[in-house]
Formats: sequence, structure tokens, C-alpha cells
Amino acid sequence: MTLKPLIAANWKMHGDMSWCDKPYDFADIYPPTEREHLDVLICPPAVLIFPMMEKCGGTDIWLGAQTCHKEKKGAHTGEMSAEMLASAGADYVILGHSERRAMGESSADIRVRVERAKEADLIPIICVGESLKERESGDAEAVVGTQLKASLPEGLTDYVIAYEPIWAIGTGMTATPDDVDAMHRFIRGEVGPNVRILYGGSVKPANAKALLSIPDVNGALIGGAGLEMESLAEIARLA
Ligand SMILES: O=C(CO)COP(=O)(O)O
Repeated sequence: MTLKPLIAANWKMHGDMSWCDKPYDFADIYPPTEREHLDVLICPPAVLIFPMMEKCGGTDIWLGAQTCHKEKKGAHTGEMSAEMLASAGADYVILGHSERRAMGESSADIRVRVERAKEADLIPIICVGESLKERESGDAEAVVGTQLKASLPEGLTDYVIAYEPIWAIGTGMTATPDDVDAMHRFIRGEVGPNVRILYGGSVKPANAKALLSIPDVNGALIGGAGLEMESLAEIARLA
């Protein structure tokens, strides 16, 4: 089975209401008829999901959230449940991003969030990745393997993995194609043939071709370069 590439933009804490028509801008630059072979996803800040869905729900661009809470509902001031995000128009949810793991989210927490996401019919994008110190000491695969085992609920199907080496996020540094190839093969061995494995970390139009042509790279999770639709479309064209 060939896996449909997924080009996903993680907007993090960027954007405002005026950004809600960006899916239209993307579709103008790269029309849907030219990209039936791939999925395009935008994960804006949660507050923009519903207005973006209202404005651009008719485009074929998927919408996603950047996290969801561990509980279904309750007294959790400021938090959002998977169900709320789904009802606002999200199809996917990013879970376990290193910027959230750095705030104390453990793999065990992430596993519970994955369960909530699945109950709400959201497709989880589960992020894993090692620090520079862990890579330099030769522990990258062991770290990622441990994260995978602890973050994935038993029997999980229909999910996406994003390999994001922490040291490559927002730094302009990317893992070498050989390192990405080796890590994605390792992850493939863990998750099997049917799961899309994205690479993330300073993906740009200039390096996207080399990264996206690696056999077990099934797309990209893009931060900075996903804020502008021109660069996002340029990367998507290379997938
Ligand atoms: O964290 C990322 C996507 O989730 C990657 O961010 P950058 O593309 O800005 O390095």
C-alpha cells in the first residue's frame, strides 16, 4: 500500500482572524486538481479553527488542533477537549509536540490524549524526537523507541507519527538525509507499513525535496515555513 503524503503546517502561536482565508490562498497557488495525490493540513491556534472552517470548510484542506486535554470535560480552566476541537471543525490533532513535552507532558499523558482524540474521531499526529545531547551520545533510536512505546495506546490504528528532532526545530538545522532515513526506517519497524511518518524540523522549500524523497518519509510537519502559503505550497509541490 502506498501512503498518501501529508503536508501539515503547525502554526503554533501565530495568526489572527485575518489569517482564516489562508486555505483559499493556498488553493489559488496550488489548485486541488493538481494535488489529489496528497493531503494538506493546517493546524492553526485553536481559536481560529471554527472561523477557518466556516470560511474555508469547502476547500479540501484539512484542519487540525495543536493539542487536546486528557479529560473529556470538567473543571480545567483554559483547556480544550478533543470533542470540542472536533465539533469546531478539526480533523486531526498534534499530540506530544516537543514544545509541550518541554512543559511537562509525559509520554503517559500523551497516550491518554491519544485515546481522547480517537474517541472524538480526530486523527492523532504523535510527535517524537530526541535532543541534541541524546543524538550525540548515540541514544536517538532508544529515546524515540521509548517515546513510541509509551505514547501509543494498545491496538491503535489510523494515526500519524511525526519525527521531529528537537534540535532541528526552529533552528535552521536539519538532520542529514541519511539520519532521517535511518530513523524513519527504525520507526517504520515499530509502527508497521500503514502509518504515515512525517519529518519535522526546519523543513523549507530548499531542503524539502531531499527530505521528502526518502522512502519512509510520508510528508512533513512544518512550522515557520508553513505560515506563508507560498512556501507551504512550494513544499507541497515537492511531496
Ligand atoms: O516544530 C515544528 C513543526 O511542528 C517544526 O518547526 P520549524 O519548521 O519552524 O522548525
